[in-house]
Amino acid sequence: MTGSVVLSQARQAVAAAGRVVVKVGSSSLTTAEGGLDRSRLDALVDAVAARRAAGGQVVLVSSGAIAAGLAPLGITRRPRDLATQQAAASVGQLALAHAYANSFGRYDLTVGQVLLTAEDVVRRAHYRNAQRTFSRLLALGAVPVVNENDTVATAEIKFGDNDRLAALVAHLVGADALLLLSDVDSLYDGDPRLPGAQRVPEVTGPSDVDGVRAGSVGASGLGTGGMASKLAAARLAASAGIPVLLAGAADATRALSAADVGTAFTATGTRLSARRFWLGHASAATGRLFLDAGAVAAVVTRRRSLLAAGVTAVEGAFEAGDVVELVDPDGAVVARGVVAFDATELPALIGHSSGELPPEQRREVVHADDLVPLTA
Ligand SMILES: Nc1ncnc2c1ncn2[C@@H]1O[C@H](COP(=O)(O)OP(=O)(O)O)[C@@H](O)[C@H]1O
Ligand SMILES: N[C@@H](CCC(=O)OP(=O)(O)O)C(=O)O
Repeated sequence: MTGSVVLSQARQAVAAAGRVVVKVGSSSLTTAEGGLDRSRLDALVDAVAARRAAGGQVVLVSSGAIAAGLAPLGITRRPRDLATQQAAASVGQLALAHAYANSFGRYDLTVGQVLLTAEDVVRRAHYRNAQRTFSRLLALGAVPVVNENDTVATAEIKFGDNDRLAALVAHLVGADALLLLSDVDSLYDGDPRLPGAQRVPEVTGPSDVDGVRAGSVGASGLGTGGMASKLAAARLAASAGIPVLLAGAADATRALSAADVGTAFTATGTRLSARRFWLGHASAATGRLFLDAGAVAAVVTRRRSLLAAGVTAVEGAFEAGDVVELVDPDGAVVARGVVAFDATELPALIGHSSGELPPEQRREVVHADDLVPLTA
């Protein structure tokens, strides 16, 4: 269970982080009437600038483009169709970038806008390119302000929500911590709009959120994914070795100073190499391999390669070198890896031990070096 030593470690990691990713949601930047709330944006920038003045590096992942574009276009409610959302984002992103440039300008800080689509992290070459851009922006002293490139992202290539984007960016830039800021001051064990919900101050492992009900629709109607997407993103980052603090945007300064605000997620996993993180969490899988119980134990617990003998079925139209999901007998995805055979070749091999296979096919189906168990 939660101990005070663990509590201080997770919060202090955020406070002491040399490089921190700060994500802020739409509901924390916009007014009820629509349009940007300059005073709340300035307050956030004050907190980030203070961290910069103390020698820290900050990458800001900011939502709000769609919300900020509604009022200028005379739209009164968040649109449901992609085309109108993209039109709103096109107008709103410009306003957002302008507002950040002005606000950081009060501190003589320069901002660099980085708009990403899922393609930019799914394709390995793009991932490395994005890494280089962030690294150079930070080295030059700029504050990268990141959002999804909503105007060109189609339904198929959308991250879906900026919480997940922030977790991916945190790993991509090698951040020491991730701060997720929202209109709610912490994670609660149930929807805080309902009576009796209790704050969850610490999450040290998956069992701490067993009973938590995190809704997928926020109170403001402006954001995407609600608390459910924040929880998933926090667990994703924590499982990849990055401590996370989820807090209210109004508490940004205190959240960056180890105060007892929000919900702190202890890093549960070891930090993966960029390649293994990409493989486990950012790549697009093109097929699925179904494993028997023995193969699951070998791959997940003993970290061995996957052999044809432990595969019971194959799904998808993949080629050797593609990323596939490995599925246990209960249907849960337990790992991802780079498959060494085409989908057309595998059905004849599965269930057979290596000795039964022709020499040219006696190789691992997924090599241990190309395989990432998903344990979070
Ligand atoms: N278990 C929970 N704990 C905290 N907030 C929750 C929970 N379940 C649902 N919510 C709602 O999630 C909202 C935050 O999600 P959202 O509006 O998408 O935020 P953002 O715009 O900051 O990304 C909160 O306002 C809260 O009403
Ligand atoms: N890219 C979108 C934000 C999507 C999103 O996840 O929003 P939020 O839940 O407010 O973080 C925008 O800028 O409007």
